[in-house]
Amino acid sequence: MVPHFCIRLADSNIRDTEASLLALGTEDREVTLLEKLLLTPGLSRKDVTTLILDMLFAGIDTTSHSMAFTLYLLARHPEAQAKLQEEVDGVLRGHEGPLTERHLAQLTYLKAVIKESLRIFPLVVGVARTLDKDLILDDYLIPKGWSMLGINMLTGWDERFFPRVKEFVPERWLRHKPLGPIHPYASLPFGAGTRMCIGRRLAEQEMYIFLTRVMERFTVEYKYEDIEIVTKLVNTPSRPLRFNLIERS
Ligand code: HEM
Repeated sequence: MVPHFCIRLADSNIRDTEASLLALGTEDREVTLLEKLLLTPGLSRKDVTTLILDMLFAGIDTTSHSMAFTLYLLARHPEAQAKLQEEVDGVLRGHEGPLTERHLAQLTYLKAVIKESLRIFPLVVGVARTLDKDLILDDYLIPKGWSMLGINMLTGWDERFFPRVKEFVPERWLRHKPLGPIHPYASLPFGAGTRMCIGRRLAEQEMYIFLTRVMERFTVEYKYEDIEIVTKLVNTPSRPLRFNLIERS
């Protein structure tokens, strides 16, 4: 159940945004995400509140912990970090101003880095489903009505699906798949099917932009004990994120 104060918080933000929409209008300016939702025909106030609460509960720790794990892996693998910086420098070439779709489309190594990070440190335990019909799996009958959980860390950390499973190898995700083809269900950090993560594209964009900007300006170092994954509601880094950000010349 959603705590009452969260609903009140979302509600007061919506009211403020409605007031600013009335006062400022939308001409000659980019509208915010909340404004866009409020202006969408067919979405009720309740729908907008639900969307905002979904974002707060499902969209903050997931994305930020994913970036924490990714920075940690890059700090521990300077050769991968240097390769990523080279890609970012080549794509941005001193570009000032917001990143565009054109930039993001060219950042293939960056996307591979994020996929590999989500394979090693998946943020969500797995994909849970209740069976709507009997299922035979490896000669076992699993009856209709039973709940099943596909565990991300079991498949993502299985050498049969990922050669050199313990290593951080972003290259495995590149189009030509240098380590062999990857089973489409072996790593499902965002789930699958009709109930897959609704925020996937938003999360990916946030992560692409964040990581590009960090790599553009800094080299990330981490000099402390290994960080592991701790399973909570969402998986979490086991230690504080004591990164050094060294400004690039
Ligand atoms: C790295 C970031 C994220 C990861 C790894 C992630 C992962 C997941 C996973 C595994 C599921 C379950 C999918 C399934 O059962 O098939 C899920 C569901 C969901 N996610 Fe995300 N998520 C992320 C970011 C976000 C963001 C940014 C939002 C919102 C803005 C969001 C909103 C949701 C919602 C509302 C659901 C439930 C969907 C449903 O039940 O139909 N997530 N997410």
